[in-house]
Amino acid sequence: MRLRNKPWAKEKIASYPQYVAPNPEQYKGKWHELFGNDHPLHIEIGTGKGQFIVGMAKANPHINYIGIERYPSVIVSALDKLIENDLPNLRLLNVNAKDLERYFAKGDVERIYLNFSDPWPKKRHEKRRLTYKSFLQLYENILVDGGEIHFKTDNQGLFEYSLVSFSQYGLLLQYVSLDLHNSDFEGNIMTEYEEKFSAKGSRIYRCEVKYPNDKK
Ligand SMILES: C[S@@+](CC[C@H](N)C(=O)[O-])C[C@H]1O[C@@H](n2cnc3c(N)ncnc32)[C@H](O)[C@@H]1O
Repeated sequence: MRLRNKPWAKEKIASYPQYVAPNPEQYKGKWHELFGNDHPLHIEIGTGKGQFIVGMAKANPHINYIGIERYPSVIVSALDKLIENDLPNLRLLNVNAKDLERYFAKGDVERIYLNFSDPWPKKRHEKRRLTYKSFLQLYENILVDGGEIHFKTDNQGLFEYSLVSFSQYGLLLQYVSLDLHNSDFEGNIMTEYEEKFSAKGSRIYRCEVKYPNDKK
């Protein structure tokens, strides 16, 4: 893949261990030790170049954030933003979301953000969608009881698929917008993709779902 194995990006990430945790396994079950407080932890999966998570961390200093992105050549842009802003409540992880349970214990995370996740439109790639049932199980294994997923996308097919997937898994729909930028939702922080697609006139879909407290 074009984005993989960029030595310059890996070197830059390695030179900022205070921002991109080099051995995140050590914080499993005790992320509060890294942040030095007991504030709630929200994570974004597929953080890309980091505009959303940096904006959220600036706007909400009493919430801890972790941006997760698998490609070094992409996460370095998020790292640049974090270096510039030096936010004590934001850290980055250069890992693949399929390995989340290596880094987070049940109850570590209160909320997961999925923004403009890759749609993988072919049916044979369904399992790669970050809202596929096996990912919903993975998220359940790291979230608090009653934890939330907040999801935004420009892709109508992925949005409809995800609503069905959430519902079939037993998640509770708390909020839905079929046109976020023309809705009454306040405090939206745009991602890079959101800016790009909305500038082209695309409609943005958004929902919030919650795991029931008494599931299982
Ligand atoms: C379409 S981009 C959207 C980026 C950003 N969220 C935005 O809205 O601007 C999706 C990002 O998710 C990342 N990604 C996809 N699958 C991932 C996974 N399993 N683990 C970590 N990152 C992933 C991709 O590398 C890519 O940077």
